[in-house]
Amino acid sequence: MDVHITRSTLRGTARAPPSKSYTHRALLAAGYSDGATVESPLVSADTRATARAVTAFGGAVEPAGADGGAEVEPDLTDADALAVEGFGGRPAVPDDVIDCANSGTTMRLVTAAAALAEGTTVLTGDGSLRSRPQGPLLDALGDLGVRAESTRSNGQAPLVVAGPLAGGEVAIPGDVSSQYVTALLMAGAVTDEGIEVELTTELKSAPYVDITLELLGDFGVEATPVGAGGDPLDGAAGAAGFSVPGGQTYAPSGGTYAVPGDFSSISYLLGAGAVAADPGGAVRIEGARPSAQGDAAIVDVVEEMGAPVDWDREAGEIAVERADLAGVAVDVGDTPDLLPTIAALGAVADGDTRIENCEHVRYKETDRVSAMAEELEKMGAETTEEPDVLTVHGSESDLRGAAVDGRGDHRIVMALSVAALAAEGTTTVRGAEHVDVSFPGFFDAMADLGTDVERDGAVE
Ligand SMILES: O=C(O)C1=C[C@@H](OP(=O)(O)O)[C@@H](O)[C@H](O)C1
Ligand SMILES: C=C(OP(=O)(O)O)C(=O)O
Repeated sequence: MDVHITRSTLRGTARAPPSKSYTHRALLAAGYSDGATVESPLVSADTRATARAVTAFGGAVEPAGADGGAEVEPDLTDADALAVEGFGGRPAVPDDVIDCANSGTTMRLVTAAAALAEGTTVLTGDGSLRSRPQGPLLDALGDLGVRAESTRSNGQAPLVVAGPLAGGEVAIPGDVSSQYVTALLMAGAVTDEGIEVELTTELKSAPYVDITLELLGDFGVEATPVGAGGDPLDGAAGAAGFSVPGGQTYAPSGGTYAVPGDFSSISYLLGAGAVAADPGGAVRIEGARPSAQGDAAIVDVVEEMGAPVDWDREAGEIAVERADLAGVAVDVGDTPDLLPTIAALGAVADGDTRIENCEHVRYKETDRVSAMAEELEKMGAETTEEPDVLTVHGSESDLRGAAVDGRGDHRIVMALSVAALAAEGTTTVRGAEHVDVSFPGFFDAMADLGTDVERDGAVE
């Protein structure tokens, strides 16, 4: 699908969708349990992939209050809550290949879950996912005595995993994906021996492991970050490793778990307000309660660029006003998913925006560093790309509408749509249907705020 966005003035209120990261973990944690209800879940292409995996392991996921009929894949669309029948920490050997579609989180978390099964699981995904790195997780599981292989012997899916996993000590790099650590901690809790993870490099994307630790705590599961001397730490930042005792049981208090709003998704709404809010008003975003999400840092970034932002944390509401933005330097080591948004804002801002520590952002649905540099250049922006720094030269940029490619990547589509709000004329964003991965209602929310957006019906 193509969307055509013309420079617009926005006002009104948008609601943040529920968090993708928390929903994946909650569905799988509920799968590891004897059953739980996940309230206000994100139902999107990626979280459906995790729901399918829970089902493949012998659990079931359906809208809460449904009759528990025999549908193989119940329609979860618009469900306010999902009832998950768990597999009690003992995944069955799936009847078929698990299709993780476009979702890295699903593939990593489900690979470690598959290692618990007494038999063989095969995992695959779309072309993008089959090009992303899985090698460090496969090696770690191999070191723990599990058969974990890439069918092409290149560290990429399709993957073959044959358990069972008993636990033990393992070393893994932390600079490719934090999802490997999350995967080992979630599965480690139900092994016999538990797992001690030693990091062989600094941990990137550390707040995502904090999300995992927070959610595990809410499901009654203990896991601890440890410092270089083996001392327990409060959070994942600066950890030398992690420890999760085995033999634990997943069970959320009261049998339910509620998913908070998604700050990566909020970044586009906040960015849209900062570049296009009506000068006499503001754009308001609901569903923005604080949680462990590192991507809440977007509030500070937008403020530092000069847009007035008022975040009422208790009400979970953010108001943002338009301003003439100025370039900033931002380290995205902890917040890789903010790179596309910050690059788009940098193209609108005056001066240079330097996005540092971004090499791991190249291992996502696409190489987002190159993708943003190249697509923003089509709109007239000047950029400089280094291996781990992207600089957007705002003052040299004269943003104008152009035909740009979303690269089959939801975040590239949404970030380019934000830049389009401030570009002269009309911008066509190709492959816009990919927003379904994390923010299915994105273009409805943008239209409700006053964006001049036309959608072509055809799906590419
Ligand atoms: O665990 C998670 O929910 C995620 C972790 C991050 O990936 P990496 O740890 O691979 O950087 C992030 O980019 C991704 O969108 C979601
Ligand atoms: C990288 C992302 O997700 P995943 O790793 O789950 O594909 C993302 O949502 O930006």
